[in-house]
Amino acid sequence: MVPVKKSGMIDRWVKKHLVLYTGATSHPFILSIRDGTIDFSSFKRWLGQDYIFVREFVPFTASVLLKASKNSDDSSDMEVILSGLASLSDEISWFKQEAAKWDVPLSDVIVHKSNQNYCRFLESLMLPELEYSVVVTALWAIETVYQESFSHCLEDDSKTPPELLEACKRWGSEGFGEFCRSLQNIVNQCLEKASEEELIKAEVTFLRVLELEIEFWNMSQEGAK
Ligand SMILES: Cc1ncc(CO)c(N)n1
Repeated sequence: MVPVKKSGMIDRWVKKHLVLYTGATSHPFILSIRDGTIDFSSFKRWLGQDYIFVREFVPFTASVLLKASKNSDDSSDMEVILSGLASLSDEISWFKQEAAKWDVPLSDVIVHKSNQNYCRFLESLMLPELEYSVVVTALWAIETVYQESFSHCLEDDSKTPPELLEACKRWGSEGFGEFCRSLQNIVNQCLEKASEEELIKAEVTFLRVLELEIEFWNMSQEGAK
């Protein structure tokens, strides 16, 4: 039997699932920001829902950090994930400020179905029995979808409305890109050592993140479902 080469697994998965990946990273909602045609009511809906999501994302990231500290031989893993966790504090403050600017009341946001599904998925990944390789793959995928998406809104020929530039820079900028690449290296190293069963679980998790991200953009663009 020819041994399966596992290095650079992420690149291979992205190529293999390019249609779904592109669906998540070049969604019509993002393209409407990029071409300046976005309806601000959609942006406001996204803002309120994403605030809820990010609050759930904090304990999820903390659970990945905990697994990194127990399972990884490389102490730099822990430092990368810790920096991601630390930046969520500033992110929550940013959401509050931005919501005040757009008159989005955060205290009584009704959590939409797609967001509920996504938050429930995050909760399921926090279970202690879920392997580090699987959950760090999810963390990478979640962050990378936002990085790739919002970076399109900063491209030279984009017509992103100036009011939305700050949001786009938060995830689309080079600094966040660097963080995502560090995560990608961690994931690739982890997957090199993973069992066949873990690899399958990680790939399924990656695909589930892409689907949930697409549903999240759909919800933002189309309203409550
Ligand atoms: C739905 C969603 N996916 C990813 C991110 C990136 O942190 C976010 N803030 N929200």
